[in-house]
Amino acid sequence: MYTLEVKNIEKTFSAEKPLKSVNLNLASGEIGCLVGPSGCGKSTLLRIISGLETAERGSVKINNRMVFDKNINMPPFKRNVGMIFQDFSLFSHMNVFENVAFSIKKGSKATIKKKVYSILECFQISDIKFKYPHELSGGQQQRVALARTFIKNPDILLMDEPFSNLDVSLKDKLLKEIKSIIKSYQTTTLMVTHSMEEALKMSDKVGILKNGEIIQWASPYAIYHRPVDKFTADFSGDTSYIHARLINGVLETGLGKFDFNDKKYSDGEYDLLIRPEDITVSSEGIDAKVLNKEFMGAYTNYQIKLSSDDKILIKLPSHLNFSIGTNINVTPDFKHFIMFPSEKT
Ligand SMILES: Nc1ncnc2c1ncn2[C@@H]1O[C@H](COP(=O)(O)OP(=O)(O)OP(=O)(O)O)[C@@H](O)[C@H]1O
Repeated sequence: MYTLEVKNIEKTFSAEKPLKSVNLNLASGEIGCLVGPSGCGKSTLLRIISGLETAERGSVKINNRMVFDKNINMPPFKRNVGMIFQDFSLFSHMNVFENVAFSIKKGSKATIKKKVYSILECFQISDIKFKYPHELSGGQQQRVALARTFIKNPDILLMDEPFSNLDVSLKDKLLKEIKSIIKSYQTTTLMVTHSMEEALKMSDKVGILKNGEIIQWASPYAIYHRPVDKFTADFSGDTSYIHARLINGVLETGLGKFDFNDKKYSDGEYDLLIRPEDITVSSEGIDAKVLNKEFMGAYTNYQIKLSSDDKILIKLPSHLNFSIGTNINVTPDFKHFIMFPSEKT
């Protein structure tokens, strides 16, 4: 059983149709991330799930309760959805305690105080309870926004780019903290982000939204290692493609010939996906020349050229310090082959 079920959602604005047929599911306690190019409809989908926007077609079920279909359009406040926006939307005239307490409509003053104090403790913001939003850092504001949402015990949590206004060093720390809080509450969460890195770190499921549909909805591992197309492969990390020809169970490439018996692929021309970490340097390997390099600290990005003229981006530990123009030998270390029909044929 799923806590969030989105089926065939369709949405048109006057000039365009960002969502054509969107489907996704999240099981209880799962975190899902939606990624895709700017303007592809990620925020619109979150707004449709929360009830702030209405779709033309499709259905949304939350906690096994239909909140939207052709017969029903439950208002946002009845859906029991927590929503966190990029700007956190805290009330500027209320302090932290009041912001968090605002969501509780029932109970005596003492009960409310106890509840709020307990959640402030959990989010490690007790010491700032009398501060106002303008006195808080981005990270503190985010924690307050989360505390305010979690205190309502929502069935699902929707977050629209919650980390995008935070500086890089804080972002990584907060991402880990927020993930652990969400997991400890077991709150089913759907998040929108521009950053694939955030999506891979944060989620159980990643959805790639393109041309109005989710073209792949899968674990971060599957998105990275088994992308359904080049768009997803490129979106989820660095890629290079080399030409490959499959003939009678043998794959011929600029990196060598390999036995290949995957019935999914018929004989023909392909573009073989190479991730930077698929290649290692070894004296026995294939000839290559360093075309370019970029020192990154722990590792160095090299652009190399094979004798087949294929160019590949590889990532090596930075103590392997090759100069531009050097000839090196490389060996592929494929865990599996991912190929797409060649765009040259
Ligand atoms: N209320 C609206 N009226 C008209 N068009 C809208 C409205 N809301 C969104 N759109 C359009 O729908 C498309 C999808 O917008 P949306 O904000 O959902 O995209 P997004 O993927 O979240 O973008 P970004 O990553 O840039 O935030 C955009 O082209 C946008 O201009």
